[in-house]
Amino acid sequence: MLQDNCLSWTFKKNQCCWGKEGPTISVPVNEIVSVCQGEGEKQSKTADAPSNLFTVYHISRKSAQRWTLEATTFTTQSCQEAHNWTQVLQDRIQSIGAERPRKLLIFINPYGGRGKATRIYSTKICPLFQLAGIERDVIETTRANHARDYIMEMDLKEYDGVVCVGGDGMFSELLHGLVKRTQKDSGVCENKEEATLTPCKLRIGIIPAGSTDCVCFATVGINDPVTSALHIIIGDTQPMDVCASYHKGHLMRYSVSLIGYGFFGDVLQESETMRCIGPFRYDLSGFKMVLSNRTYNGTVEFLEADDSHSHPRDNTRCRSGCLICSESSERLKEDKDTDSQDYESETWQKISGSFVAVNVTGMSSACPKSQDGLSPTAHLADGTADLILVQDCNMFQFLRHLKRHTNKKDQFALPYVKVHRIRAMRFIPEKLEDEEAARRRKGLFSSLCGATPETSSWNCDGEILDCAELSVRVHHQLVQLFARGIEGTSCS
Ligand SMILES: Nc1ncnc2c1ncn2[C@@H]1O[C@H](COP(=O)(O)OP(=O)(O)OP(=O)(O)O)[C@@H](O)[C@H]1O
Repeated sequence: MLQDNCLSWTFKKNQCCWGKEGPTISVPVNEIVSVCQGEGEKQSKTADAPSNLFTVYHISRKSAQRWTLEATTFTTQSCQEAHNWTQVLQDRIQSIGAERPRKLLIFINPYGGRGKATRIYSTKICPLFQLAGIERDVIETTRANHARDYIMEMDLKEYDGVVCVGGDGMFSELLHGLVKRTQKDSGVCENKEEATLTPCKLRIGIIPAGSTDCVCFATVGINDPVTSALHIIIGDTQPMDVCASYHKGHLMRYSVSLIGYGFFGDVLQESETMRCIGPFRYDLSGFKMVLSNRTYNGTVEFLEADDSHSHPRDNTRCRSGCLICSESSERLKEDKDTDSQDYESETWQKISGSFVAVNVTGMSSACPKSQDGLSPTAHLADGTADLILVQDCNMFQFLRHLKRHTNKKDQFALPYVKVHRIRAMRFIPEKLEDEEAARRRKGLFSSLCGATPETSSWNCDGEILDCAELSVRVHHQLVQLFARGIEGTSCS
């Protein structure tokens, strides 16, 4: 039965349970990938012979977030009836599937995730795109920044989206390529902090195949290549805020998740010296940095977001169809109309002191190791980011804060941790009088792990920014992903 854009059917009586009808299944037409006359795989072999069967390929939910493709074959009274059903369903998909991509530009990092990206694409993803009738231009990258440069230079008019098969590093290449290309095409100067950046039209798809796939996890809820491919096929759209980081009037990088100074900057910096040991280097350098218990002096200035809509400790979650994110579009449009982009004339709050970590996160930054992430209530697309300040504390206190990222306890309910929902921030480091003062500040572990340097560096979505002074602005819904946000309830 086809009703209200939903296809429903009841399975025939099950021979084992005599007299009982089988289960009834309902699939929204939007979640049908394709329909063909005939019996699934055998369809091609019997293409010439008319069949009274037709097969519907549709999304099926295996667990809360995991999607798979399922094929259901229906028997009709006649070949004509099977043909009619196929035609009606195809037309229906066509009429409601305006958001579905027709042609994609796909970049595969052959070295991503220990070299499994190419195989994942050819065995799992390409057949799905083929089935959905999506045209594909596929490029295997030959160097770092290959995808970014290609997007910056080539004609992209024929594409409905760009897709990366790789990890967060590849996503970042697509992000930079698209944002930079869009600003270039629309004549916007990226180096001006106050510039209103032009939103990108092309959507980004992520097929997770890296060693770190945090952006995928935080927007889909699972790192599963097939689930992500199905979101792309049905044309799901998730807008996303982008943070731009500037140093002394120059754009440094764009990012969507963590911008971290102090602990996370040092962990990344340290891990670069251990590349040969693979992803375990992050655990090892993290351990070393906890022992080092470094603190850095400076001043954080920030523009707090209006807390009447949401705040970092309201115990909600940004989920599919998030109202806070969708209502923010209207609200921020009004703000733009009233020219309130002049951030400098607004009142900035200021906190000076000694920090173990200064973190800005544009989204929850959830990942498989920390299911709720750095800031569990952060929103993907509301024009804000969360500023988390861990002030001077000892190693055990900091460990306590870190541990709470992996259990249900509130990581902000500690006297030395502060969190603010912000629209912009800047950090001004304070130079210590002398190196000796820095060394004296820490005890035994610190001397074992090396002296505290005067300043740390920033970890910007896994890239090191070699500077301490930084300002960050959140750009509302600058890009769109082929995703729908994590499905589930918005209450924690
Ligand atoms: N052909 C290539 N050769 C070398 N580097 C590449 C190539 N293609 C992409 N890269 C770079 O490799 C980096 C890591 O890629 P990616 O994020 O896909 O994998 P990953 O396994 O998650 O890696 P990592 O954990 O090191 O970030 C990216 O920053 C990208 O710029």
